[in-house]
Amino acid sequence: MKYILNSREMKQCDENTMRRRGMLSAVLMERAALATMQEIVKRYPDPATKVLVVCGSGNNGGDGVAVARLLYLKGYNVTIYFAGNREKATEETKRQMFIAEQYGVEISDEYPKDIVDVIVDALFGIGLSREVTGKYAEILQKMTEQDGYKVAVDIASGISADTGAVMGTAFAADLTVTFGFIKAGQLLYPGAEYTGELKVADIGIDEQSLYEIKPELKVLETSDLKRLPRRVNRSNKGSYGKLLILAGSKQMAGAAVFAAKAAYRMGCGLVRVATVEENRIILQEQVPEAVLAVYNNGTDVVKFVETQLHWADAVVAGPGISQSDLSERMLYELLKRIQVPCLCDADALNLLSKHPDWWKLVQSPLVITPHLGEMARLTGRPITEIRDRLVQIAQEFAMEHQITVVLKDARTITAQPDGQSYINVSGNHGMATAGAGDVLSGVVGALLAQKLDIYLAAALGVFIHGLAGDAAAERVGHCAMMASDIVDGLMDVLRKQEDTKRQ
Ligand SMILES: NC(=O)C1=CN([C@@H]2O[C@H](COP(=O)(O)OP(=O)(O)OC[C@H]3O[C@@H](n4cnc5c(N)ncnc54)[C@H](O)[C@@H]3O)[C@@H](O)[C@H]2O)[C@@H](O)CC1
Ligand SMILES: [K+]
Repeated sequence: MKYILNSREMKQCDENTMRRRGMLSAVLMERAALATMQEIVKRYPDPATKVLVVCGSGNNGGDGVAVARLLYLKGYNVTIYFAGNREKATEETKRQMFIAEQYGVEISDEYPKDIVDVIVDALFGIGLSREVTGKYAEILQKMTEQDGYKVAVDIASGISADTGAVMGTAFAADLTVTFGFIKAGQLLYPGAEYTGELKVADIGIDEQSLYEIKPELKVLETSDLKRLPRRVNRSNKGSYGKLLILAGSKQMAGAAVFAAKAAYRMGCGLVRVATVEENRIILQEQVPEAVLAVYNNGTDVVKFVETQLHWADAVVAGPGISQSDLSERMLYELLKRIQVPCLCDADALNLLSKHPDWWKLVQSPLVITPHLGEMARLTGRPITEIRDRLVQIAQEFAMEHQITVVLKDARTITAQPDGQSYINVSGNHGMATAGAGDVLSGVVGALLAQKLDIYLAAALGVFIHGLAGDAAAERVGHCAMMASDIVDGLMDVLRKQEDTKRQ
């Protein structure tokens, strides 16, 4: 697990490193510049390389001036364009400009006309505080349109470090060298697209510099797979949890099939599918490993729900259940009685958005897995707003309802009720296909049934689901990928993890 910082947290971390750990600002800046220079030299080892460094008045500009000096001392053909206001420059930046001039580097106040090989963007860093307009917008435009390899210092100028939003105009980098921690805006879209390749340089700011800061965002890594439920030799199917899946309707058997298959692939000991009578044959054919509990309009819903809940260690409710009267009754009676962890997806969420009072019914830990459209219905906010404020909206909803919210998008956010969230970086656009969400329900459901901590079950489930999609992409490519390939991808991911553990 790694922390991802927003600008406020990062500034506090810089402060802590200087004030509380005694590190000097100039040393941090020198290390930041050194790391950036080294990344450039790695890619462009020939000192005949022409480099333009565009600097602003803030400390990001100071980093840029220092990068230029270090390249100059290696014999590179460097020009600094100082786009900021010299008088208003920070003390550190003024000092860097003085040093650069003493070393013989020229600083120009005009945008140079020459063609260059590398353009270094040190206009704004994490101190960007408003929309970029006028002269600065023109400069960013020019830098982006100009030919040459594009390197951003700390963060692409114009990208919000907090949300990844383009603040008017932004620099589109091929490479970003960031310092200490990844910033949220480098993982969230559209910022991720402007970041290019991302290198995190160690400049002496690390987790110890956090002190009492509890970052709001975290990201899981492959090393976190070791947190999966342990399997032991002396065990039986009862040891790995019993998952009840309320899924499928007359026209939609597939949702139940994918969720059940994914749950079994994720190691669940026993899966029982509660579905409509009409799905009996297809489920028995497609997932013979699953136990079936079928219902119809004549079923005593209360008795049915009580029997199933008595058996289950965890429940997945919603994939493909439709919004029929029968599904509505089934969900209502289930939410009223449930005492084990529960995941609600798809039509269960659509029903919940019709009955906001139902939240109060649920006494057990709840995970919801809405996509943007479902989240729009749940919150009554437009999809565009949800997309722009992905983390905040997921967090607000999780805190308000004291539940875990998995808000599905290209970067899925798993928000915990305590205000912390995971941002997921696995997966690919091939997974934008029917049934992928049902697979996710099954994966997370299986982890809940295996008694993994609820937040971890949700975040790790999302991460593994993405990895399974990446494995599927290797096998079948992006365009041809179907939900069943993601289920198969789970085999690759878990098998690889078992091999790693054995080594
Ligand atoms: N000790 C430190 O604090 C360190 C800071 N470092 C660098 O310092 C950067 C942060 O520096 P600063 O906080 O000085 O901020 P920035 O250099 O990111 O820029 C802030 C300056 O730009 C102005 N500004 C903000 N948005 C604007 C807009 N839309 N249009 C026009 N002007 C705008 C602000 O008024 C301010 O003068 C980091 O990104 C990093 O590159 C690194 O050197 C590492 C150590
Ligand atoms: K920058």
